[in-house]
Amino acid sequence: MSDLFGQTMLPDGSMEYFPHWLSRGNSDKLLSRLLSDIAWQQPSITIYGKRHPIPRLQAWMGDRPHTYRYSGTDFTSVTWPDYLASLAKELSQIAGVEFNSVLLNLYRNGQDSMGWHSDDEPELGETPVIASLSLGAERDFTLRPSGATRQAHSLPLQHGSLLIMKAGMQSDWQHALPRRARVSEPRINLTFRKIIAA
Ligand SMILES: O=C(O)CCC(=O)C(=O)O
Ligand SMILES: [Fe+2]
Repeated sequence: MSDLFGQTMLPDGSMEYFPHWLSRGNSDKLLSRLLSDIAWQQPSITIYGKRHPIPRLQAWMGDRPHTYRYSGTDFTSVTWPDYLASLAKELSQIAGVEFNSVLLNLYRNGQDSMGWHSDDEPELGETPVIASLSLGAERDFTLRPSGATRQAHSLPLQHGSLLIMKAGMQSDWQHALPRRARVSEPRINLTFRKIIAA
């Protein structure tokens, strides 16, 4: 199912990329299943005291209800379907971390995006490892060192690819998924995470 070795990205080795982790057929199947199965939502978050709907749709799932606080809002996971539980298990073996939850993002087209951030919430522990699976439209994943104001790297994430963000990634780097006006097709990204119970 997967390439055995990923490509090491970034000089410090804090990311590993598997361009064809899922076959074309399995990627197509998973994409259409998620598009129709998932109860996609567009919550609002608080930025400088003002509520804004996020510029994408999302869903938060896990092996049981986990609460995750993000931009002033609490999200509680719903129990994941069996096929996501199996995917989590397989990815846990590759990443060496027991994932118990997944944040699903749906970028309906190139107008949807995610701003600069690190996934460094306390619920993720000291050195979070995140497995990120991409499906659908190819979109650029951009990186900059924490504290910098300019993009340093851009990596197009293709249909069926897997990106492992390892220890150090969330403390040393920020990442984003910028708008791309010419993209008209949807993209789904699943970020598998390990939430440490409070
Ligand atoms: O869509 C992506 O590839 C990035 C998603 C992401 O950074 C996140 O869910 O924290
Ligand atoms: Fe992220």
